[in-house]
Amino acid sequence: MLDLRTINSITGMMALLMAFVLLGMRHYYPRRMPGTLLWALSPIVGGGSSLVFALEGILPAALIAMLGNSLSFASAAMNLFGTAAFYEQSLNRRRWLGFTLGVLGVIACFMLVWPDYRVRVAVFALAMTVYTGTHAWLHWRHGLSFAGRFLAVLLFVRCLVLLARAGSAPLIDAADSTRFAASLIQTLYLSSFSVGGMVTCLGFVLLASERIRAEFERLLNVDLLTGAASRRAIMQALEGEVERWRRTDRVFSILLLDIDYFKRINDNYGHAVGDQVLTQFANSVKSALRSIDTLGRYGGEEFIVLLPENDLRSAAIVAERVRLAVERQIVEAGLPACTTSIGCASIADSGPTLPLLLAQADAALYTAKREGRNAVRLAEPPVHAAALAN
Ligand SMILES: Nc1nc2c(ncn2[C@@H]2O[C@H](COP(=O)(O)OP(=O)(O)OP(=O)(O)O)[C@@H](O)[C@H]2O)c(=O)[nH]1
Repeated sequence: MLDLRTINSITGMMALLMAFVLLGMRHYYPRRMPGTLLWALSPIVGGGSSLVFALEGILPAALIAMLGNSLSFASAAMNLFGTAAFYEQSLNRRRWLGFTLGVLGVIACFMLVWPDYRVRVAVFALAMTVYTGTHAWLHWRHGLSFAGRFLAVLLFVRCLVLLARAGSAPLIDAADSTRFAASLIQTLYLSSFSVGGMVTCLGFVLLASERIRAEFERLLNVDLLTGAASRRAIMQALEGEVERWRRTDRVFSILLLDIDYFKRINDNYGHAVGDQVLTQFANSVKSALRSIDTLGRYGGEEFIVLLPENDLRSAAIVAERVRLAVERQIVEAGLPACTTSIGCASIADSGPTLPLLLAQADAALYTAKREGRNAVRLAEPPVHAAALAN
């Protein structure tokens, strides 16, 4: 079994190593990810507490107990508040400060007035359970990913070790025991700070990586200006629908939309206003759709709507609803009104591939434009699709 002083030193060194890793992570990850600075500073403060405890015999015992415990609580608080910030949750700072000062006051009493190590270690371990349990709960409640669940379970296990340490104090310790008096539970307890602390830091790195990945996916799949699906995402969704139609015969339709005379809006009001019109347009279209329909930005001022389980006839009804929603949209002050032309096509009529479907919708859109705009036109069955049917 490792000597407890060695475990204490290992805890301090691991903490500094993990602080280094977390600070490095912060350097390369986006700065606006909240909570990560507190996570990175926490092991430094925790390592400081290990250093203070290592000075037993050099500094007065009371000073070591108060300073070491204060730093341990500060480190736990940084982890907890870092996690709360990461999940954008607010914790009552005053309440936590009051709780911690109260606990430190009790520890001071059992250090200076009625010296008793058993009470001190039990009170410390119970208070740490409150910190660690709240921390575990935050991850369980808000971290729905693998890393969040992993941290919740890890912290819960640390709670069990802390509770075991608190419960064992009256049984295995004497009033004048010290932190480095060897016992199995004390070894487990001190190790939980080193190994547990290190694995917690790894969990933080995982959690931050998951968030970055989610952010990248969002950037790939969402058009940042309008909030519609990106071209990549809508094309993927369309490919998926074509596949599903081939396997299950479940029909779907698309609408191809183009804002009318959008160049004029840009030329007369400027590109920035043009951008706002695009956003307002996308919102109006979405307001006329069902939750299972998807609006995607095909490019520039051209959009696609995917209508699952709609044949051409019902797609035409939706298209007319969309056209009216755009025509009647409540225009924000200072923004010009706009209208849209829409071409509808259905996979059941167009032919078996996405390019054929898009070509059909495009042809219908072209007809709508040619025949005066602000109109809905349906696809005609193409010659080659008709030929395929023969
Ligand atoms: N503000 C803004 N303009 C864009 C964006 N993407 C494309 N455009 C502009 O959209 C305009 C499209 O114009 P055209 O293709 O000539 O079509 P139109 O003026 O809408 O005319 P019709 O489609 O025939 O009714 C061009 O001026 C593009 O510069 C964008 O993201 N923001």
